[in-house]
Amino acid sequence: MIVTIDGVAASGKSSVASGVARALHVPYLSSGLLYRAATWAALQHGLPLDTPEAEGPLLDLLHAQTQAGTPLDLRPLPEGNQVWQAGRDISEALHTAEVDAHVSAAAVLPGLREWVNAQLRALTPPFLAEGRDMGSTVFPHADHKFYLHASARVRAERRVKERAQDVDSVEAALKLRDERDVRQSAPAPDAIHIDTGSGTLPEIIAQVLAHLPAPSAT
Ligand SMILES: Nc1ncnc2c1ncn2[C@@H]1O[C@H](COP(=O)(O)OP(=O)(O)OP(=O)(O)O)[C@@H](O)[C@H]1O
Ligand SMILES: Nc1ccn([C@@H]2O[C@H](COP(=O)(O)O)[C@@H](O)[C@H]2O)c(=O)n1
Repeated sequence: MIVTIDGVAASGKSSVASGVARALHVPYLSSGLLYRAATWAALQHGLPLDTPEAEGPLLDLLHAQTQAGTPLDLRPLPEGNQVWQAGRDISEALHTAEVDAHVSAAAVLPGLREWVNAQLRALTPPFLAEGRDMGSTVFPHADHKFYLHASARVRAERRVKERAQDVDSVEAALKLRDERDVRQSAPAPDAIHIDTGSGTLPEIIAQVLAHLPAPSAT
């Protein structure tokens, strides 16, 4: 079984995916973390990301890291996805305002989208996949699809509890990221839409689970 959970930035995708995945006893995959990891790697190496010409050097870097035996390695652990590189957990460095500000530019590069999608499609179901285009593009034949949304204000108020930033600037940054991501963020036509602003996290997880087959006893 494949379940996709897409939605706008900070709509609760990874929190909901994590809760649902635990209840179903299956892993969940954060596609956004792979886009973030590639962006982080580019920033580390001083590669520009804001032009179509950025694609070649970025793909070369990712390829070189793989060849050197130090690829960006997504680990879909039940307690949360991590990315490791060269024996180091780099996950914390991926959720910064700097990566947030550049990731949308990287994510429009077609070669990077192929790099991410190939890694996800190589995995064997059952799993949940969360991101923007999991249900529309990457796994169009998924068994169940969800699309999460909430007002920018609600999302910003939640995010400031995780980061030392003011709510107005977080809201502005979220709106900007939504605009930049709009191309790959169209919901799959068969996705069930859920407003995560309308309930607590356990309530939203229960709402998703209500649409899914009961978890196996194991
Ligand atoms: N229904 C909810 N009620 C209250 N808080 C929530 C709810 N859903 C998510 N949150 C909180 O909102 C914040 C953002 O959630 P999360 O990181 O899961 O979103 P995301 O869509 O994966 O974000 P991003 O797009 O930036 O990766 C977290 O602090 C999470 O605990
Ligand atoms: N399927 C996806 C997932 C993510 N992106 C891009 O990555 C950014 C970070 O994703 P989060 O889920 O952590 O918010 C996001 O802003 C997109 O630019 C994507 O394009 N497709």
